[in-house]
Amino acid sequence: MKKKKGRTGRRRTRKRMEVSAVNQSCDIRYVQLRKWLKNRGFRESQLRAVHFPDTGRGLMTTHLLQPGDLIISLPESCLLTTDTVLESYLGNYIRRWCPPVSPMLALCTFLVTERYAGDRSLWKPYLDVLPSSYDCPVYWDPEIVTLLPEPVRQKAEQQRSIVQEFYSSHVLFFRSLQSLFRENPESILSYDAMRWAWCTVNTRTVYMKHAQRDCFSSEQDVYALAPFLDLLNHSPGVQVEAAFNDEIRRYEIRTKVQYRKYDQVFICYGPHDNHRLLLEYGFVAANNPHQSVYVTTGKCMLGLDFLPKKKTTRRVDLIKARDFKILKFSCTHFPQSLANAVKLC
Ligand SMILES: C[S@@+](CC[C@H](N)C(=O)[O-])C[C@H]1O[C@@H](n2cnc3c(N)ncnc32)[C@H](O)[C@@H]1O
Repeated sequence: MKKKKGRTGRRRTRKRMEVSAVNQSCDIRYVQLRKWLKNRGFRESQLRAVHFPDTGRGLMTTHLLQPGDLIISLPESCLLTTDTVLESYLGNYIRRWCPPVSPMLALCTFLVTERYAGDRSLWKPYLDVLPSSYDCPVYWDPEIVTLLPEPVRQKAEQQRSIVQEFYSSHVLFFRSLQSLFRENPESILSYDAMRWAWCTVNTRTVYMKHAQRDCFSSEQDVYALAPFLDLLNHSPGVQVEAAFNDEIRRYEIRTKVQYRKYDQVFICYGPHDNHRLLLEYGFVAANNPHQSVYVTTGKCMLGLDFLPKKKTTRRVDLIKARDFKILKFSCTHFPQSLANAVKLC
């Protein structure tokens, strides 16, 4: 039997983890980012960008944080939203375009054109620390996607089609931006560039609801890119309070759990199972309490055949009535009798 570690053992392990985490805050890109944030009203924070061995880049606290403490407070001027896009050189193009573009398209187009602007971009310090590619299935080789188990494979393929369609259905809008560039706009707003922007918005935005505007389609406008704050990684076990504070016009996050000095600080992206985390964010979480089991209806029906009829008739009727193709069970509530029966099928 594996021997349990004592307090000293645990402390040594923690020390080893700390040693292998690499502080990146002296890297010129983070120095520039902090300077840029400060110029936009962000006050010095106790968070530092660090590369952690288990989660990759994240934020570490240099102070003890108690439940209720503010983790970060980012002024509105640091947030990149559709307001930013409408106030930019893209604003008039968007207002004139018919049918109206979606908030997602506006943000993605802005990200790509700003990245193309390089040193001329007001958002350069932020763009410089964004990942150059992502681990979501839309970046994977199609052969790798085919290796995924059934329900998640279908969703991964759906994601690839969504991004493909997102790009190809807006080529005319990209062409309408010709007067902004010397080159052909399609070479700048290419499929690869839009895929990068789509993943940037999908994996990094915080929820911030904006009023519906006539220049945008009816899709909800709920995105805000939040520089530096978006370096916070996900842990399914933590709780935070996160929202845009309308009174002081800042996006604030408070922790509901304690962090010791030099701990990595986490937020929770939502009660997502590992399928969803893989599809939407390109990673899976260890010890995820929201983990689920997916069973095709056919297999589940076969499994139910092994169980006493009295117990299962209502469930079978429900499955048939709703025409479910795949059933999702939370791991903690997956009935053991059904698990055994499905194993037999
Ligand atoms: C909002 S960003 C967080 C910062 C990100 N790690 C970075 O370097 O920019 C979300 C992305 O971080 C990564 N991530 C977040 N939580 C993670 C975790 N617990 N383990 C591994 N990767 C994680 C995933 O790639 C995810 O798409």
